[in-house]
Amino acid sequence: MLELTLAEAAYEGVRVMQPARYQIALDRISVRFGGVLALDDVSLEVRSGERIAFIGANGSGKSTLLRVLHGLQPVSTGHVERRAALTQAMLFQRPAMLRLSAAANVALGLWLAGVPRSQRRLRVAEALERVGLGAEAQRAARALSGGQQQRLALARALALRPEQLLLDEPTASLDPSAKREIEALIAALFVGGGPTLLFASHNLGQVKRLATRVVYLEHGRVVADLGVNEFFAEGGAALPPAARLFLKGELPW
Ligand SMILES: Nc1ncnc2c1ncn2[C@@H]1O[C@H](COP(=O)(O)OP(=O)(O)OP(=O)(O)O)[C@@H](O)[C@H]1O
Repeated sequence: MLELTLAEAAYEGVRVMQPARYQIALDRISVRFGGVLALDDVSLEVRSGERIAFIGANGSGKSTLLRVLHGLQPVSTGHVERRAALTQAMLFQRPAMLRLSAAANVALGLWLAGVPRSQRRLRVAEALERVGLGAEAQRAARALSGGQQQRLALARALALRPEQLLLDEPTASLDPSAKREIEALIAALFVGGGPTLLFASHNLGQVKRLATRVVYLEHGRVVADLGVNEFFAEGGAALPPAARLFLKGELPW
């Protein structure tokens, strides 16, 4: 095969494809709902393998930002660039299950994603096993407990084998033991690799345990975007004053 250095290729007039540096890049985006500016001039790059926590007070724009990143929410201004064929799956605070068995709910997600029938059964079984619901496959999804339904939602997401997993406060509505179960399942995804993770959370312990990078939002603006250790170092000494107060619990969540 003919190999050229970049300089040689440029000289020869050959277009050289560079590997994508990011999965998604937001360039100065804003989202407006009527009179509310939910996101205000946000620029952000999501790179492969990162685990980014979005934190901030209620209404600061975390869910809206996740929805923009997932492509569910159009932007009012600015530009969104997305790597071609990026596979994403999103989990919400309260999972929506259809009136079908647990297995059928997972299978439906695969069908919608265009996964061939021949692969669906195995993928469903694998995903349910992974979240500890193998024995519940034929039970009605809506009859499962809140924690089990959230595990089922995680199975539905994982069955898609996403490169990027988005979680919008996935443990917020669960009791403490179900919270721990879900978090442990999520943490287990990253042993030896795992998808890129983008998650909104009000639980700072969870953020420290799961994230590699933390983005702090205030009134729809990104006011801090740091590696997790730097973010929490010395009580948030590197942060703007409001973010420091937030860490101390002195701002409303
Ligand atoms: N569909 C919508 N229509 C109108 N306003 C909206 C809509 N979605 C969000 N907003 C508003 O946009 C702002 C940001 O909301 P968003 O849900 O993104 O914040 P959040 O940080 O996720 O909040 P929380 O922590 O309470 O989940 C809020 O003022 C909210 O009321």
